[in-house]
Amino acid sequence: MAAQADSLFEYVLINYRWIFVIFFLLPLSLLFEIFNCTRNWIVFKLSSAPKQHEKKVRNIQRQIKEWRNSGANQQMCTARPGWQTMSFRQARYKSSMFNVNINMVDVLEVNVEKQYVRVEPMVTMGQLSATLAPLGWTIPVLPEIDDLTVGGLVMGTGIESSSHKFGLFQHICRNFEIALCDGSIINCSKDNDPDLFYSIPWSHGTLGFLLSVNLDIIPAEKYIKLEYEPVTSLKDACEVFKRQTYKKDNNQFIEGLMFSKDKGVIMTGNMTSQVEEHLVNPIGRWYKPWFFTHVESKFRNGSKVEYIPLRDYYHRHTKSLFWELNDIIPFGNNPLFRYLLGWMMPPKVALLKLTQTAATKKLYEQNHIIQDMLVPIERLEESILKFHNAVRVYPLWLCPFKLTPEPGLVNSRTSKDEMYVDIGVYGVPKISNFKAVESTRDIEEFVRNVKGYQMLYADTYTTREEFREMFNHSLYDKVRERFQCNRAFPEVYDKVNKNARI
Ligand SMILES: Cc1cc2nc3c(=O)[nH]c(=O)nc-3n(C[C@H](O)[C@H](O)[C@H](O)COP(=O)(O)OP(=O)(O)OC[C@H]3O[C@@H](n4cnc5c(N)ncnc54)[C@H](O)[C@@H]3O)c2cc1C
Ligand SMILES: NC(=O)C1=CN([C@@H]2O[C@H](COP(=O)(O)OP(=O)(O)OC[C@H]3O[C@@H](n4cnc5c(N)ncnc54)[C@H](OP(=O)(O)O)[C@@H]3O)[C@@H](O)[C@H]2O)C=CC1
Ligand SMILES: CC(C)=CCC[C@@H](C)[C@H]1CC[C@H]2C3=C(CC[C@]12C)[C@@]1(C)CC[C@H](O)C[C@@H]1CC3
Repeated sequence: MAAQADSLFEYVLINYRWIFVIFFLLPLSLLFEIFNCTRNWIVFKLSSAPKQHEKKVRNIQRQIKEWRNSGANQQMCTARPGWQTMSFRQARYKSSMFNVNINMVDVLEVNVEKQYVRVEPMVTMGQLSATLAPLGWTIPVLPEIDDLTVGGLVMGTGIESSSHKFGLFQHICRNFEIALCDGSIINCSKDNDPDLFYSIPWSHGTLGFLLSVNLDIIPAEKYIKLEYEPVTSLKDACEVFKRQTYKKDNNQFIEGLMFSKDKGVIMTGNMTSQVEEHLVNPIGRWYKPWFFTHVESKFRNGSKVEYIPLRDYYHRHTKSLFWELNDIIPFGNNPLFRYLLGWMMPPKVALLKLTQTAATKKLYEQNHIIQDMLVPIERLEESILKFHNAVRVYPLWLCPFKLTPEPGLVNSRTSKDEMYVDIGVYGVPKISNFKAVESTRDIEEFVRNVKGYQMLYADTYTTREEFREMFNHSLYDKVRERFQCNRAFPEVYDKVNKNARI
C-alpha cells in the first residue's frame, strides 16, 4: 500500500483515511443533511412543489430547445455531477456532453385512494420513506441506501428484500413522464405507448429525460418481525433460502448474508404492529451495532426473532454502507467512537467520492470489488462457489427477486415470471491472484452463461457484443430509432462500460 502513495500526505490519506472521514466528512455530511431536511420542510410547509412542477418541466424543454438551436452537435446527459451519484465511479462523458439540469426534488402527490405517490426524479429513498411512513404507507420496493434517487433507480435499477414479491423498482412504476429529444413530453404506461414504457428501465437516460413517476404504494405497519435462521453449510443455505422464497404464505422480506462459504444467516421478515416489547430492537439508533455485525452475532447469542421499526429496517445497511465502512473506520462499532462522533454516521457516499485521491481510487480499483450479479435462483449454489473461487469476498449479500417476461432490456427470458437472486460482492478479495479486469471478466462470463445480468452502477468490463448478449436490445433499438435518439443520446453501453467512467 505504502509503495503506491506518492507523498506523506497521500500515505496518511490512504492508511489513516478515517482521520479525515470522522473529523471532516462526518460533520460535513451532517450539515448537508440538515440543509436538505430544512429545505424539504420549507417546501412541504409551503406546499409549493406541485405548483412548481409544470414550470420545471418547461425549463427542461427550454434546455432541449437550446441544444437543438445550438446545432445538436453534442449528445445530452443530465447535469448531475458524477461525484453525487451512487456508483463507485464518475462518468467521463459529463464534461463532453450537453448537460441538462434536472432540478426536480419533490414529492408531488400522495394519493391513498388510488394508492400511488407521484414523485420527481431527484427524490431520494430516505426522503420518500420519511414522507410515507408517518402516513402509514410505503412503496413496495424501497432500495436501502438513503441517497438513491428515483431517477437513478428507474433508469438503472433498484432492488430490495421485498423484490421476490414485487419485482425490481421498475415493476412498481405505473407511468413515466418523459421529455424526448424533440422537446415533447410523453406520459407512457402499460396502456399508453407500452414500447416506450418497457424500454425505459435500465436505459440510463438514453431515450429521454425522466420528469416524474407514479409509484405504487401499499399500507405499512410500524414494525418488521424479523426472524434469523443461521445455516452452517452451503447446501443448507441454498435450501433454506429457496424454501423461504417459495414459502406458500409468502414472507414479505427475504435476505441472506453469507459470512463464509459454509456459514450464513437467512432472514425473513413480515410487517406487523403487534410486538412483544422485550423483543423490539431499534437497530437504526446511533449506539446500535452495524447491522451485518448484529446479524453475525446470531451465531453466538441473542433472540432469533426481533421487532424492528420500519424505517430502521429499510435503511439497515445505510449506516455501514453494507460493510464497506468497516474498511475505512474499522473501530466503527466501538462505544467510545459512537459516543463522541459515531452518532453522525454515515459519511455521505457523495462526499467520500468527492474527496478520494487518485491513489485511493487506484487502490480500490486494483484491490477491491463492488459488483451485483443477478442469477437464476436454481444456479445459486454454483454461483456462490464461483464467487468463492474467483474473489472470496465475505459477507456476500443474497436477495431474491422476481423477473417478469415483460419486454425490455432485462426480463425473465421465458414466457412466465422467474425467480432470480442478486449476489452482492463488496470488499477486498481474499484470493492471492486477484486481478480486477481478469477476475471480473471471468465472473461476467459466468453470469452470461447462466443467463444472468450485471447491475450497471458497477464497473462492466464486457465488450459491446457481450453486453448485447446479456441485455435484450430488440425493443430498445426499435424505440431509439423511432424517437431518433442516436443523435441525442449515446447507447447504454457507451455510458456504463469501464472506459466511459473514471
Ligand atoms: C403529503 C406530503 C407531501 C409532501 N410533499 C413534499 C414536497 O412537496 N416536497 C418535499 O421535498 N417533501 C415533501 N414531503 C416530504 C417531507 O419533506 C418529508 O416528510 C420530510 O423530509 C420529513 O421531515 P419532517 O420534519 O416532517 O420529519 P422528521 O421527523 O424530521 O424526520 C423523520 C425521520 O426521517 C428522517 N429524514 C427526514 N428527512 C430525510 C431525508 N431527506 N433523508 C433521510 N432521512 C430523512 C429523519 O432523520 C427522521 O429520522 C411531503 C410529505 C407529505 C406527508
Ligand atoms: N439497492 C439497490 O437497488 C441499489 C442500487 N444502486 C444503483 O445505483 C444507481 C442509482 O444511483 P443514483 O445516484 O440515484 O443515480 P445516478 O445519478 O447514478 O443515475 C443512474 C443513471 O440514470 C440516469 N438518470 C438519472 N436521472 C435521470 C433523469 N431524470 N432522466 C434521465 N436519466 C436519468 C443517469 O443518466 P446521466 O448519466 O445522464 O446522469 C444515469 O445514467 C442505479 O444504477 C442503481 O442500480 C446502488 C446501490 C443500491
Ligand atoms: C444493494 C446493491 C444493489 C448495491 C449496493 C452497492 C453499494 C455497496 C455500493 C454503491 C456505491 C459504492 C461506493 C462505495 C462503497 C460501496 C457502495 C456504497 C465507496 C463509499 C467506497 C469507498 C470509496 O472511496 C468511495 C465509494 C463510493 C461508492
